[in-house]
Amino acid sequence: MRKVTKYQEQLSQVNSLDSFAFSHSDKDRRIISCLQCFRPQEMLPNHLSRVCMKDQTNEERNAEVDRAKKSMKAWTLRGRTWDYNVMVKRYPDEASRRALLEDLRERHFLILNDPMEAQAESNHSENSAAVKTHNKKTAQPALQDCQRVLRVSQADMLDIHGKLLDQQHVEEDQRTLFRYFCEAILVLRYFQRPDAVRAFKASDWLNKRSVDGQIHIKVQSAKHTATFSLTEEDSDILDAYFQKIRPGCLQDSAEDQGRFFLSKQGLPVINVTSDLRRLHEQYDLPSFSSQQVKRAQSTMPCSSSDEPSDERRVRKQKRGRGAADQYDRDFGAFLLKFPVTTSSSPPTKKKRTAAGFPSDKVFYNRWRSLQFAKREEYLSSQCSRRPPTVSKVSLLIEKEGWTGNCPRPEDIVAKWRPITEVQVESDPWIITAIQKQKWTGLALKDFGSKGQGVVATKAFAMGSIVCDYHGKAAGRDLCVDAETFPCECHPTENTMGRMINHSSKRANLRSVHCMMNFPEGKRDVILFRAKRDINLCEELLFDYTTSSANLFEGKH
Ligand SMILES: C[S@@+](CC[C@H](N)C(=O)[O-])C[C@H]1O[C@@H](n2cnc3c(N)ncnc32)[C@H](O)[C@@H]1O
Repeated sequence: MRKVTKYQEQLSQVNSLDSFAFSHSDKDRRIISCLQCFRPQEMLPNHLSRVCMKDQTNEERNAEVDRAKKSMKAWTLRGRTWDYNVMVKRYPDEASRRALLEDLRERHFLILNDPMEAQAESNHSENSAAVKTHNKKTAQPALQDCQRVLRVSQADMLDIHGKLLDQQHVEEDQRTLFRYFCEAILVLRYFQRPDAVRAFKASDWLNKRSVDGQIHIKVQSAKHTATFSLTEEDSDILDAYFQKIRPGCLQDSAEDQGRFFLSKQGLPVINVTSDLRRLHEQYDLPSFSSQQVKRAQSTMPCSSSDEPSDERRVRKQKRGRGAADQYDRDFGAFLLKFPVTTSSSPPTKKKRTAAGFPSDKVFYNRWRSLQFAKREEYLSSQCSRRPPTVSKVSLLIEKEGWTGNCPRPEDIVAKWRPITEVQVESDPWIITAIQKQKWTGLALKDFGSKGQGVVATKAFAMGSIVCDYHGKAAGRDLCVDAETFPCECHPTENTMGRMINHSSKRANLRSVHCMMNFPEGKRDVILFRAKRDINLCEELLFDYTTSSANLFEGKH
């Protein structure tokens, strides 16, 4: 039972008034709350005559409508404003008060003496006196103003983040909003230019390096080179987009160009500035140009793209203090603190409470169910084309050392389904993908000593066609000319299939020969097919030595 329950009734009344204040259509402007039943009504006179005052006279009802209108006006003028100092006196229990404050903020109430704002102000004021004078002259917003949207939307975004990690359904518009938020993080907190954010590629993300708790990213394209270092917290947010939202945008028919930020149609995001404006609009905040942000950054003596800003520190402090008392969205923060992996142990009560989370088992249980799902996914992915046996799954579990919180081998066996063979030779999408070399869900990653390799940026089901080994396939042995590189038909491209590394033990692809029906006639092609389910971020590998076709007429 949450501590805030006692306020919920109060808030629901407040909430009903909120719809009046924030509605923009003419129809909604007429909404007035009935003071008899405390419910908002589109047509109060009708409602009174039919429901709440059906036995009274017309005059009495008209007087009641006037009273309700006055009450609504008074509420609009004064009732939306809450004074934190008064709240402190009325609600001495800090946990409940903070939960109430969160709710009020979410519902766009105006909070006087808001401690969060005050703290941000005081942190900011140390070094901003000179800046303020300058800003007054030029109407240049302070950095804190430019970054406000990150703070205001944070609770919503943590909520979405938690749902994404929790495998819960997230509405399309919320997914898009989350993408805007990720773009905003890069522009507003790490001061990246919108065109650099647009040029940001999935492979840049895969090649990120973690050093001393900072995640270093290098964005490299023909026009842009940018480097920045994310905090782990921000990196987790972007990773949730990369792993949970982006794969759903990838479409075989759309040319994503390997970009990191994609529209829901799977196309590269064109205008990052517009996305930021939409995020600001969502929170009724004025937006700022990236030049204003840059200027605001340069006038902050202590700000740096590598360090959290003052505002960010406040945000962190706030989360640390209030986390134990907040709603479900804090599960997102819980997961950031205690990431779920197949091998990690659930946080003990001591650790949970030390980190400011509730001591009860609610988050603990949700954490365990997430781990259960991950373990189930892992076990299923380890099963080959043939149905697994109970003993094979038991061995896998034993090898991982899992003594509890994992599926029964019998359940993994029961869930296994054969993948039906796909008739690929006339598949128009595969034909186009070969011709244009536009395979989706693949990105290059640097693997150090073995050079570059190819990584899956979406999950591939067992049996699916991943890409082709591009080149001239000819002759009885189906040799592909591996020396002519780049190939004649794509002289400027580094075709993906040729970048796949070798593994005899961990191969997840097998090569298959197909006679593809191209418009100009049939042609031999070597395709790579997933040997098993391939997870997002997994390196694609095939066994160079047991390939069904001899790919090595020329040496690599
Ligand atoms: C088809 S290319 C793969 C792309 C290559 N890694 C690159 O960066 O261009 C094959 C070459 O990659 C390297 N390679 C592939 N698999 C490897 C492995 N498992 N270990 C080390 N090097 C590997 C070898 O140099 C091989 O000749």
